[in-house]
Amino acid sequence: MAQLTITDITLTFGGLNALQDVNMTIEQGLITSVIGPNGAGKTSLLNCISGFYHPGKGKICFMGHDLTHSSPHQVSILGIARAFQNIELFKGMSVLDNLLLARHKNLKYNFLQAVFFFGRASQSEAENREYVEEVIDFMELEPFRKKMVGSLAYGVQKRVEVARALTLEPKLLLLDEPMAGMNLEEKEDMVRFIIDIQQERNTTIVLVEHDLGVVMDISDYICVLDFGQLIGSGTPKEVSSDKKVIEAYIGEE
Ligand SMILES: Nc1ncnc2c1ncn2[C@@H]1O[C@H](COP(=O)(O)OP(=O)(O)OP(=O)(O)O)[C@@H](O)[C@H]1O
Repeated sequence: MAQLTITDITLTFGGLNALQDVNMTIEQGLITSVIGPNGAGKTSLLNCISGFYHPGKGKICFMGHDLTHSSPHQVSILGIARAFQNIELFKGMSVLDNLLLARHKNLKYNFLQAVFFFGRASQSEAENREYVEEVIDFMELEPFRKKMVGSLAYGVQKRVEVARALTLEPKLLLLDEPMAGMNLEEKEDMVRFIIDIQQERNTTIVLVEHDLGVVMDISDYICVLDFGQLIGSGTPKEVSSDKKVIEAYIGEE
C-alpha cells in the first residue's frame, strides 16, 4: 500500500531544476532507497518531503494528507521524521537530554499544569521519559546516555541522530546518508539498526545513501535520480541491470 505519493514535483533554484517532474511512490513498511550522483537532487527531495523546501509544481501526499506546502513542524506531527546528513544535535547536551528535547512536541499539558507540575504535566513527562528510555535501549545507547553528544565518536553521534528521529514515533523515517563517514564496523551496526527499525518498529524508511553495496543489500525498492530527473526505479536486481542507470551512475563507480 502506498504511504507517500510524489506527483510531478519540480523544484527550481534560479535557472536550475534541482528536481524536474519527479514521480515516486513510497510503499508502507518498505525500505526505499534514493540514489544518484552528487547534485542529482536526493537531499532536495527529502527537503520537499519534510517541508523544508516547497516544490514550485506538483503534489506530495502522505496517508491522505496533502503536505506539499506544509511546514517541517506540520510534517513531523503527521508522522514523518528525518535524520540529517549533517548531525543536527545539541553537542553540549547529553544524549538523554537531546532525546527528551526532541520529544518535546508530544507534551500534552498547558502552561499552569507545567508550572505546578501536576496532572497531565507529570503524567506526560513520565510517558515521554519512558519512550525515550525505550529508544535508548533499542539503539543500544545505554553506555552513552549521560555523555555530552560532542564528546562521542562520530558513528555514535550518527546513531543518536537516528534515535532523535525515532523519539518522534515516525510512521515514515527519512535517513539522509546515515553511513557517511563511518568505518566498516559502524556501517554494519547502522545497517542492523535500519533493518530493525523497519522490521521491529514497522516503520517505512526512505534512505539516501552513496554506499551502493549497502543500498543493494537492504533496499526493497530503489529510485534513481540524475540531474533532478527520475531515470529508473525498481527492485535492486531490476535497477542494477537497467541500462540507463548503469550509464548514468553505477557505471561511474
Ligand atoms: N538551497 C539551494 N540553493 C541553490 N541551489 C541548491 C540548493 N539546494 C540544492 N541546490 C542545488 O540543487 C541540485 C541538487 O542538490 P542536492 O543537494 O539535492 O543533490 P544531492 O543528490 O543530494 O547531492 P549530494 O549527493 O552531493 O548530497 C544541486 O545542483 C545543488 O547545487
